[in-house]
Order: sequence, then structure tokens, then C-alpha cells
Amino acid sequence: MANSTYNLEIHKVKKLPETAYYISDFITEAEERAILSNIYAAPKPKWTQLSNRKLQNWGGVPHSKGMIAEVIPPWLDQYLEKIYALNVMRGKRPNHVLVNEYLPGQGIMPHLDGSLFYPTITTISAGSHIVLKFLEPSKDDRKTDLTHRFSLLLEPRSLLILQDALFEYYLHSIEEITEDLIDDSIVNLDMCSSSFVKGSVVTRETRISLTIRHVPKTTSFKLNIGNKR
Ligand SMILES: O=C(O)CCC(=O)C(=O)O
Ligand SMILES: [Fe+2]
Repeated sequence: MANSTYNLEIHKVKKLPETAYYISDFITEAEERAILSNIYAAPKPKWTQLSNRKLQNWGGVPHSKGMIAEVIPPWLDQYLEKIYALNVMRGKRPNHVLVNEYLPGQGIMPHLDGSLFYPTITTISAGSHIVLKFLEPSKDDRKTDLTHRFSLLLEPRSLLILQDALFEYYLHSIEEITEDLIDDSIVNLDMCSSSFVKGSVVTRETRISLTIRHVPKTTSFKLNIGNKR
């Protein structure tokens, strides 16, 4: 694993409202390959098929009543440890990974991640770039319209950290398209590889994202059994 001491301040996305950090090449190409092969080695029932993408839960399935914690295998847990070392969850250790697979043309509707999670989202991208759009809700409570305000380019092997207004106020989404235009709405282009050129169009490949979070309400199934006399 690459050197894991980071000065987060130099990775802060300065053209955004508070708070986003973007670290390109957070993982190596070999680590990316290992992640992809482990994810695709999972048995079929590990996948949940949605209409527009499929996903895997690791560490348990978050639920409003709490999450029954499951052990996260070492090939995956090493990245939770590396994120824990960044100390972006006020001393809390990440304990859940949502894996999303997007084929070109697939995406995710505008949403907020919500109260099941500690209010920090961290996302590792593998296999392809994607453009993550941020949308502002209408200030008028009676209206449901959303206005696209800015976007982030997420390169393969990058880490994104979202907090504060970018967690709780601006919704995020991925458009269901097969190619992305690299335009002025992308506020972290200066933090990305020079292979992404303003004005160009980039074709998507299959992308796997690891959304790594801390779920505060957890119970350990084993512990409950142990308490029974
Ligand atoms: O794939 C991504 O980068 C975003 C996933 C996401 O927004 C979510 O799982 O809540
Ligand atoms: Fe999300």
C-alpha cells in the first residue's frame, strides 16, 4: 500500500462550499485490480439488483433500527483502516461499505445519504471515471425543483470525502449517460490527471464505487447470543 500520511488541507476542493476533499491515486493500479477481482469473486446472492445498477453490502445492511455488524474481510478492511487514519469521522472507524456497480449508461438519482450514517461519505472509485453532479433544492418548500450547481470528476483510484453542506444540503447524482463532457461545471479538474482535458468527451467504462461510511447504530449478533444464560 502506498504511503498513507496525507495532509488533507492540500486535497480540499477549494471551489466548492464546505466540505469536500479529493485525493487522486488514493489506491494503486494493483490495488484497484485486486478490489475488482474480489468484488466479482463474491457469490451471486451477495449482489442486490436494482433497476439501474447493482450493489453489495459489506459490514452488514444498514437499517433504521440498527445494523447487525458483520466482519469485513481483510482485502477490503485495509481501506477502511486507511480512511480511519485520515480522521474524517471524529475518531469513529468506518464500519460499512456499499459497493455500487455502474455499467456505462447507468447512474444514481439525486439523493441525500441520510441519517443512518455518520455525516461523512468517503468514496473510492475503481474501473472508470464518473462525473458526480451536485444539485441544490429549491429554497421554496412548496417546490421540488433541483438546480445543478457544480460537479466533481471522480477518477478511477481516487478518494472523495464529503461533509457538512455537501452531505446534508446539496443532493448528489450520476446521470444515466455513456459519456461525460469535461466542462466548466467540474470544479476539481485542476486536481485531476492531465488526460482529462476541458472540452473533451470521455467514454465511461464499468465503474465500481466503494462508499465507505460509519453506521453509528450497530449491534453484534454474536454478543447478543453470548449474553443469554
Ligand atoms: O457511486 C457513487 O460514487 C455514489 C454512490 C452514492 O451516492 C450512494 O451510494 O449513496
Ligand atoms: Fe449517495
